[in-house]
Amino acid sequence: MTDFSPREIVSELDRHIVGQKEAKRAVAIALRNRWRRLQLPEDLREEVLPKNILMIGPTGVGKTEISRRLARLANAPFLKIEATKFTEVGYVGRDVEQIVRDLVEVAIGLVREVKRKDVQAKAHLAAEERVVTALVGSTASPNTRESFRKKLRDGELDDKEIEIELQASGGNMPFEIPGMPGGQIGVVSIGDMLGKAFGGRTTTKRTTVKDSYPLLITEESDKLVDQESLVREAIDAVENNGIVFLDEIDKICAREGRGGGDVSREGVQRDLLPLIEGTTVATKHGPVKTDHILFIASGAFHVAKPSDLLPELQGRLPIRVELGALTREDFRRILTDTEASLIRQSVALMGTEGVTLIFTDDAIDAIADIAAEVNSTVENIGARRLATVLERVLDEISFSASDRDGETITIDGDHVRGHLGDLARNADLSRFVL
Ligand SMILES: Nc1ncnc2c1ncn2[C@@H]1O[C@H](COP(=O)(O)OP(=O)(O)OP(=O)(O)O)[C@@H](O)[C@H]1O
Repeated sequence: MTDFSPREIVSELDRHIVGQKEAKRAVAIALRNRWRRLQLPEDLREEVLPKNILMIGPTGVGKTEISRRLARLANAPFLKIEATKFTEVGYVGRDVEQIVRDLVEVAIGLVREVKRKDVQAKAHLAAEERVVTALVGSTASPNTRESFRKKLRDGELDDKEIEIELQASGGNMPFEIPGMPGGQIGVVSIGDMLGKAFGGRTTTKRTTVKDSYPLLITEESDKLVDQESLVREAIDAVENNGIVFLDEIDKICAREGRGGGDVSREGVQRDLLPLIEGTTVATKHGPVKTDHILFIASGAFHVAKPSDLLPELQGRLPIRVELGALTREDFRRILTDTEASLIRQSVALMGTEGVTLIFTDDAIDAIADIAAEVNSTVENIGARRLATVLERVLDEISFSASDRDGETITIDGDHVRGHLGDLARNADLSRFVL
């Protein structure tokens, strides 16, 4: 949970996302409201429900990106799911609850990362003990151990090969009981069962001292982390801080005068409703309340309108924001202004080969022009087009960079147009290539 003000949240988002002010504002307020809610006395806190958001806008304009960045900022468990997934053949009503179960798994991952860091120092020492044992055997005298430990700490043994015993992975693979779709309450982990009965399976791995550390530290920190409190914190994070991004919500609108498939679409809306209104979902880690999970629904709404959604669902998505299509100027800024822009990434990637890559302003203009042009002639896929265009521009350089250590390559407008101009003008061809 972050205590950033809405203004600070927006400026954090500005580092990665160009434009879309209204959407950034809305999510910033939603996030701040969660912080506000947690400051309240408990009885009132339970009453304050999240104001879920409906983002309306074409594909590739930043809807997911804004939500994902927001979640990262708040260290919130985040899950993106396509609403249409639930209209697929074989869909059985209760599957929507899987959203919450998956979110719990995401949260467990997040909390585990934090907890591992907390016990890092201790885990490192324990890992060192195991490496020393692997080097000198378990019967060596304390003096021998000590002298090896010293060498180890000085890095003298980094490349030495050792054999270490690790817990067998994959033991946690859950299987579901047939006839209980999605019912993870009935899920039993083979690993758990065997683990309890036989004290866990191990495998032997040959590796260098240096490479053994990350593996051993992970294992040792898991031993040090209290699993029960980990799960408790994860569920707490989901309940108070979780964010679910429901994409393609417009595709589950039922329109008048249609039958068949629409029935199932409306069914999905009905199934989703309790989740958004607040219910308790049973997971293998315990019950999870969904009342305070923030839902961000999103869709292009080219054909269906938000008013085609079930009235109850409309009521649960009270904040509406529209995201506009991106212009050529936006493309320019996405290429150059954002912190991890595609241009910066490419320059850095080529840097690893010893190649200095330079894009002139003119080149950036040309890439933005071509992306905008192809979007308008072929299909508007928003900022995603920049990735395909840039990939094409860099294709040759990417291939040969490993042999060009020490070179400086300047990409200018002519280079871009030379590589792409014809392609962009040929709509049929660009359909496949760009
Ligand atoms: N306004 C923007 N600023 C910076 N990057 C953007 C912007 N819009 C989109 N992008 C980039 O384009 C890609 C696709 O964007 P995103 O996933 O947010 O699309 P979307 O609007 O959620 O579309 P869809 O509904 O199809 O999922 C991402 O890699 C994202 O970084």
